[in-house]
Amino acid sequence: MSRTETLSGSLDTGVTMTTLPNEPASNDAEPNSAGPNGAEPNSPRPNSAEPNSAEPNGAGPNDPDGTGARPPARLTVLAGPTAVGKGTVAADIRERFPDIWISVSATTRKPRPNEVHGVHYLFVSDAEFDRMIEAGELLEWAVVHKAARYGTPRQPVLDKLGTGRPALLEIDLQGARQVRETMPEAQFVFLAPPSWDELVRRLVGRGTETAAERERRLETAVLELAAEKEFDVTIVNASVRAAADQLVKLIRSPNISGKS
Ligand SMILES: Nc1nc2c(ncn2[C@@H]2O[C@H](COP(=O)(O)OP(=O)(O)O)[C@@H](O)[C@H]2O)c(=O)[nH]1
Ligand SMILES: Nc1ncnc2c1ncn2[C@@H]1O[C@H](COP(=O)(O)OP(=O)(O)O)[C@@H](O)[C@H]1O
Repeated sequence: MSRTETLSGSLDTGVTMTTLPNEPASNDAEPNSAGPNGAEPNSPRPNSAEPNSAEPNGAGPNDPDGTGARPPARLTVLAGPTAVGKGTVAADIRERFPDIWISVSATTRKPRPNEVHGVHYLFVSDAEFDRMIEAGELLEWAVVHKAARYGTPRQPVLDKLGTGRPALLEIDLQGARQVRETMPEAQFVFLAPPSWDELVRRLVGRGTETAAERERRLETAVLELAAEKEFDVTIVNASVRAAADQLVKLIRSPNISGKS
């Protein structure tokens, strides 16, 4: 991944450390001194020196035999801290841009009341997840929030890319790093919150975690925010629609960083 201009991580984005209301600090690391930032909400920040270069699609050979056959589409990986709005942005894309295929992950976590097997996740047992790993069926997998295992079924991704359909993975940082190892031609997009306080507000407002679980997720979020600079582009999720529009543009663009 070429990156000569570093935007010095999410902690330059105005992301400030705070604690949950009425709760003790979960982490005594102080990665951020919260200076003002120059980031404009709702405009993607390239974390790469040459975004949107006119290179052809790097996901595979670009019409090597001159037949005009469509090359495989590009894979886009979206990651970001807990509660930044990854799922919300992905859902907006699913609704408004049905041509973009969004991978359905396997997970050992229990379904929430509104979640449907095969739509939101493939809810599998520990034994089935073990089998999928053993069989090499997962492109990547990770234990997320020290709570459950999540993984991307490999074959559907390859199939979709092979038919020229752009594909999106919404996964955690550990998974994104694995995909970067195995599919470096993918583009990696970091979804950042407008501020740390807003991230905490979203996590609390979602109301799906206990206080202890929120605390644990925020500890992870500190580490995840520090990884922004590993990504090609950052989108600040100030507005769901604007963030989704920006992401779709990237997903459909043939290349953002001259990768091949
Ligand atoms: N590595 C990896 N992470 C995933 C995958 N699917 C979802 N995740 C991540 O797992 C985390 C927890 O997801 P979820 O249980 O739906 O909770 P929520 O996103 O916090 O509402 C999120 O950070 C997702 O990005 C996957 O296939 N692989
Ligand atoms: N741009 C936004 N502005 C305000 N609230 C948002 C925005 N994006 C997401 N949210 C809210 O933040 C909470 C967390 O979003 P979610 O998609 O569950 O995060 P993630 O999948 O990253 O964990 C949800 O309650 C969601 O409605």
